[in-house]
Amino acid sequence: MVIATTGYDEEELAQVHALAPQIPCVMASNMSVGINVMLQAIQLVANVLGDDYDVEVIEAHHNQKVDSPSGTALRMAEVLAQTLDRNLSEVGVYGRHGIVGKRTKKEIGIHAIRGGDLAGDHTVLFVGTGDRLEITHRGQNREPLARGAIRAARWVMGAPKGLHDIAEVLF
Ligand SMILES: NC(=O)C1=CN([C@@H]2O[C@H](COP(=O)(O)OP(=O)(O)OC[C@H]3O[C@@H](n4cnc5c(N)ncnc54)[C@H](OP(=O)(O)O)[C@@H]3O)[C@@H](O)[C@H]2O)C=CC1
Ligand SMILES: O=C(O)C1=N[C@H](C(=O)O)C[C@H](O)C1
Repeated sequence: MVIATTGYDEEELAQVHALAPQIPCVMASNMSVGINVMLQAIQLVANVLGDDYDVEVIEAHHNQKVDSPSGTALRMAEVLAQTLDRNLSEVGVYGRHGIVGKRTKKEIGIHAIRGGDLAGDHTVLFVGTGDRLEITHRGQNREPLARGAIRAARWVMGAPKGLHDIAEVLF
């Protein structure tokens, strides 16, 4: 089975994890090679910069998307939190509105933009004092996502039972 859908709640994810050991299964919020390379890149950068830089994730998608933030942005935030030894459920800040107070050192901001036919852009900002590093992936269309999903479907037919990461398929 290949699961590419995003927006699952905790209970639905728990069901996937409970059932996955019975069959070969690949699950990923983003099937493209580009995004999965970016996931590795942000891990590397976060490891080097550590707590010295503020980390924010920004995603932009088409106006038909129903879940927010994107599964990919959430995955990026999870990877960043894990790398920086933080708990996303404690440090994740989903948009800001009103007198929210100064930014805390460890929070990870996650922001969603919606409009037109955007195929999907993701940026991670590492903002320091005096400089910033921005890593961006821009989807021009959905082909890379579809290609990754087809590779996953072919790969999963010969895979052992259990839940596999898309990195096992692509790299
Ligand atoms: N992992 C990845 O690489 C990618 C993931 N996605 C994710 O895939 C999902 C779908 O996105 P997208 O294709 O744009 O959405 P669409 O709205 O275009 O398509 C959703 C489809 O799912 C069907 N559907 C909705 N609810 C159910 C249900 N309960 N049971 C069965 N079918 C259902 C809809 O049927 P109907 O029209 O009849 O309502 C529709 O055909 C999103 O979660 C998105 O984030 C998207 C692209 C890449
Ligand atoms: O809904 C979409 O279009 C996409 N959804 C996935 C997500 O939520 O991350 C993957 C990709 O960004 C396109």
